[in-house]
Amino acid sequence: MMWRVARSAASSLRQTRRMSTAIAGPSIVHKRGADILHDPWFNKDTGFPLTERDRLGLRGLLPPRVISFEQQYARFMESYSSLEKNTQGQPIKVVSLAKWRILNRLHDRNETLYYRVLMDNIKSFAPVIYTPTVGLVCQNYSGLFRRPRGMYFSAKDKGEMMSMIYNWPAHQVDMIVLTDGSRILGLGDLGVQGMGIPIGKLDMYVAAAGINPQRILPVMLDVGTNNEKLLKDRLYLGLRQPRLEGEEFLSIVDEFMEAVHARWPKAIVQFEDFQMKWAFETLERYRTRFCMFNDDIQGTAGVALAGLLGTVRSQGRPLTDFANQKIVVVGAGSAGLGVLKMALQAVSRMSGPEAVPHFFLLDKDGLITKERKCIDPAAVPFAKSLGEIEECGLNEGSGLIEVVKKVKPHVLLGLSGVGGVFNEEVLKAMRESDSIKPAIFAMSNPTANAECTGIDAFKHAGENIVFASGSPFENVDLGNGKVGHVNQANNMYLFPGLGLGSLLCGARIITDEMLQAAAECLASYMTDEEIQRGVLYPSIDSIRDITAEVGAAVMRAAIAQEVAEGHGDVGPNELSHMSKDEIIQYVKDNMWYPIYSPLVHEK
Ligand SMILES: NC(=O)C1=CN([C@@H]2O[C@H](COP(=O)(O)OP(=O)(O)OC[C@H]3O[C@@H](n4cnc5c(N)ncnc54)[C@H](O)[C@@H]3O)[C@@H](O)[C@H]2O)C=CC1
Ligand SMILES: CC(=O)C(=O)O
Ligand SMILES: [Mg+2]
Repeated sequence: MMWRVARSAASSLRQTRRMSTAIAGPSIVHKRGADILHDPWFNKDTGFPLTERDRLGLRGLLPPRVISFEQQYARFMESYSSLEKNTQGQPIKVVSLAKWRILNRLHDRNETLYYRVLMDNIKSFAPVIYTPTVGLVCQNYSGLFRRPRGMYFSAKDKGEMMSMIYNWPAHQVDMIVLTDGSRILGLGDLGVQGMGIPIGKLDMYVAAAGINPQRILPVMLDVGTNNEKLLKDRLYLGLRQPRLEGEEFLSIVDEFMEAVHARWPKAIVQFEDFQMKWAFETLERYRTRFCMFNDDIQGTAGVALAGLLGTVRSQGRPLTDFANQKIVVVGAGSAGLGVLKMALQAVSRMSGPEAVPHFFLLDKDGLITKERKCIDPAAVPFAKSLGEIEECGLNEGSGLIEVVKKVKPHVLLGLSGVGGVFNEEVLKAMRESDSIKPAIFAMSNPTANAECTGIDAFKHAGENIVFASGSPFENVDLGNGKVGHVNQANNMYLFPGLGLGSLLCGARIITDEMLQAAAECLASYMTDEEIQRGVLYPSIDSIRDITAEVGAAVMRAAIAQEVAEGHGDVGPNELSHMSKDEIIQYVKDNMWYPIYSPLVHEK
């Protein structure tokens, strides 16, 4: 079959991944000498074999002994362990930033080694390069800035973006993560400093989805900031002006999207951490024209839906019971509304369009009802009528504790960005839940913004709960040898597969069905035995495996909907003839893996 040929071509490309900048002749890399050592993509540090040192002008630029990749790896891990030991007892922020720095330095120097240690130790390193530490990095980004990574497009670049996009040195870009820094995790508007987020998300793409790091592009769209503290900070690296609004803002995003599409028509753009109004508006504006998605709305929705379906199974109920679950969502922003929209679609699919879901939505002003003045259009489908709330003994604007006490929900899900909002009283009220296994999802990031901690959830709501948080917490020792399992409900289980699947089938657009397939795949990944133990999501150690499955599910949905236009030598026809197993294999074969490849041809 044709695709098999393409697959082996892809494998050999992977083996000699550095060939993308090849020139004819004896060496694969066009650079020489110190330029190679200063290029993290080609650099092997002390690992350059003697033949490469000879032929690439490296002789004398390195100490004489050649160190193997394995030795370099062990040496880095030893340094990391020493750092952990030496910083014991120091404030958590100091330790976290020290860990980030040592990893970042390796990233800047030697990408192959960096991505290998990241992949192999993802459980230890994800909290450093992703949430929670990435939040701290963003808060301190201007001070921490040493070397540029990715691209910055600012309001001052209007009219220039089409030429600027060609300043990016790589010929091909597959995956772009774009932010305007306006809602970074639960930390608010961090302006240009939000750049840490696209960088961290794309590191997860490489580690989890095997996207080739030479083909990723983190992007900051700096349209100003409304953060007064940053505007006054003399070190602040972004534009010192209030955020652009309305058409001025949209024209900047439009210009960027056109420029990207002109240079890399098949690149996928992930919108990340845009404030709610622009998150929804840009999604609607671009989703039928470009291959793009909004991770906070859609990725979060997919991961939350998988967890919600898991909670139904944990109660020993069939999935069709989902429509009967009482779900209280705290936070009516891009993430909370995305989750409810997808949950509503699931109810309608499983129980028919007539089914009435039991969703309750709260924001900072309490329960959202139809009587509310200035209700956001996206929240309207979830606003309760007065009749409905009176039936539950509630009033317009009832607060969280009142809602939990009266509704006795099966699930309490937080996407408010407010740390500790699930306080002792709220958690204790969950003991009266109508579920035999009440579920508490404290999904806000970073750690200090989580609605509650794992320890507090098990302590106050009881041992029989299932618990998930957006940032990692340790499992909870319940005494008597029992452990309260802490899940990580984070869109990292979904966006890498959504991007990878879309890329490998050459999706024209990303549809709701592709997202739904991703969520269902994630939900069905867990066994009944795991679910019974309160394990709703896989361990992060298996994130590559789950991402391959999610990617394949996304591809199948794209093929079924005829939005898959093919990738490389694999055309839509070949894609449509692949079996389920062949698609999974195709995905796995196309995942990049960090190894040192020869930089010169053998003579
Ligand atoms: N675990 C995950 O995968 C993800 C987590 N998140 C987290 O979700 C949080 C919210 O993100 P967005 O929805 O994009 O933010 P947003 O700013 O669009 O929405 C926040 C919402 O929370 C509400 N809120 C604020 N204070 C509240 C309170 N005391 N009680 C109830 N509601 C309150 C606001 O009124 C607003 O509706 C952030 O912390 C973010 O890190 C977002 C995406 C993915
Ligand atoms: C995880 C994520 O996307 C967020 O907290 O915004
Ligand atoms: Mg986000």
